[in-house]
Amino acid sequence: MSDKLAGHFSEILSILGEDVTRGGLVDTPTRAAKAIQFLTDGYHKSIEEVVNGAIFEADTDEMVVVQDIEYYSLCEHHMLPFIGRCHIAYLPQGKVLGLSKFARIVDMYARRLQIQEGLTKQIANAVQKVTGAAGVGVIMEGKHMCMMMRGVQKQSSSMTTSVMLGSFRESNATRNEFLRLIGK
Ligand SMILES: Nc1nc2c(ncn2[C@@H]2O[C@H](COP(=O)(O)OP(=O)(O)OP(=O)(O)O)[C@@H](O)[C@H]2O)c(=O)[nH]1
Ligand SMILES: [Zn+2]
Repeated sequence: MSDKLAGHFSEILSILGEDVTRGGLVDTPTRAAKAIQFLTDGYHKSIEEVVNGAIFEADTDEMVVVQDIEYYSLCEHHMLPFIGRCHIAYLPQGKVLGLSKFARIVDMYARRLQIQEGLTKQIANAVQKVTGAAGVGVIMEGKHMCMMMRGVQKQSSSMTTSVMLGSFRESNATRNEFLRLIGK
């Protein structure tokens, strides 16, 4: 796959008017191929692989919040980056998820072509599925390069998306506690 991608990147560079034989560009198609494969490697991962069995029995039903998980994704419309932070909360029911796995779940879905709304939902559903929690809340903030570097070229706007499942959807108090804990 890498060689095929590199060939296509070389062709794109030529079409853009570049001399693909000049010194600085000789290895660029190969580097670009590696980079795009890394940025989309979420397609080749599964939730089971990412969680790796790190679900632990724990006698707790109090809210757990993991906040400010940075993410880098690519918008499915322009294949340009959107980047930001993700905050995840859940109400466990006797099972907790290993802390690092929240970031791994975020990365697995972020490293695919996405819209922010869909990314938020996929993360929430995955956390719900692996923890069996009474409720899950996910809030994502993102800045979209397709809106900053091109198009309307607005540098200050950002997008906030949220998905509330179970008790986070049903109870204002639970949702508000989440928002308070992340300082919103
Ligand atoms: N809702 C949502 N929209 C997104 C996201 N990423 C990019 N977009 C938008 O997708 C839309 C695509 O619109 P089109 O009119 O088909 O494409 P375009 O001509 O390149 O649009 P402009 O960006 O307005 O120049 C744009 O409004 C983008 O801002 C996202 O994560 N969520
Ligand atoms: Zn875009």
